Amino acid sequence: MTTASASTPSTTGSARRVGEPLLVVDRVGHVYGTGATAHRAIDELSFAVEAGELVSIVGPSGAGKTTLLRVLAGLMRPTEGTVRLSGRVVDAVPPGMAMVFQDYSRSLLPWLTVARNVAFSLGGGGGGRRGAAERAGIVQESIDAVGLTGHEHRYPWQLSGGMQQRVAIARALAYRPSLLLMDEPFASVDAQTRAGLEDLVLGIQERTDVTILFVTHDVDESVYLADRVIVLSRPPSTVAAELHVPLPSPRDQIGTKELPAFVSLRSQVARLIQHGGRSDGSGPSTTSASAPADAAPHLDGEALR
Ligand SMILES: Nc1ncnc2c1ncn2[C@@H]1O[C@H](COP(=O)(O)OP(=O)(O)OP(=O)(O)O)[C@@H](O)[C@H]1O
Repeated sequence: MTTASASTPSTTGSARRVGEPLLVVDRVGHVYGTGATAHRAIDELSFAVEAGELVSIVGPSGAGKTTLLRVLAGLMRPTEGTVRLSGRVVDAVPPGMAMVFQDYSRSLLPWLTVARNVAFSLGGGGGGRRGAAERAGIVQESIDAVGLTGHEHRYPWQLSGGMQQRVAIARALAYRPSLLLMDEPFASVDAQTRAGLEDLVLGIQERTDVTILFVTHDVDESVYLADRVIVLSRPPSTVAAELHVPLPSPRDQIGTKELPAFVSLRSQVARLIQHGGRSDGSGPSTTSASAPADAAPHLDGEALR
């Protein structure tokens, strides 16, 4: 994984089985603390992400989204269950994973230029074995991919918030991750900048086919970006619903959001969150835009698995 600093890759377990999704989250639970102060944040969370998918995760406040991402990133071991990336159990920060955080101002190094911030992710892992010319090429390609050509020698503090977040995305891309985790990456920028960054992510995903797991509080964003939306329940959270997003590509900030399918899905996700993601207790459910919007809180008869 890459964030602000390179880490030592470490995985155990067998290689990915034929047909196994890129990421498998298998009955993952996590309890903070022990004894009287123990707090269960997540409970038996299971889902899978196929290579090339863009999956967004939403849920009520405090549902454990950040806890889940910490576990997926190998920053924290779950107290129950397992996470497998490319068939290997994640028990430390895995290679092939990059993360983009909400707080770009703390994830970029202010004393390094844009190019050097991006190059930073190549300092360890597979990047360490590359020659200088190849590294420079990857850095430039990543900067170009986020539309920052010409800003290579500027410092983060000379850039707008949206541009700084583009640098953070470029750094993650330079690592050439198989899985990109994004933790509310656009929560700190204005609406117009956010829309531009959303389209940037869609464009990158289309061009590179990188698999993206995108955590957001924003219902519109969760639907607009995703192939699939996973809704978490109230804590201790489980997967309350998975909604497939059959919206056409390329997506458009105005046209896509006017589509009846988009409006229906947005309503379903919003209702699920409002109701704490709880269905009738029969477990996780799945639906798509073809399901009636008002069926979302109950999801009767749409059992997922
Ligand atoms: N290090 C910790 N020690 C103890 N409890 C924690 C810790 N980190 C998080 N929690 C608790 O776990 C629960 C889930 O927190 P988490 O930050 O994962 O949720 P979230 O869905 O990301 O929240 P939000 O929607 O507010 O961003 C919360 O009740 C939180 O107080």
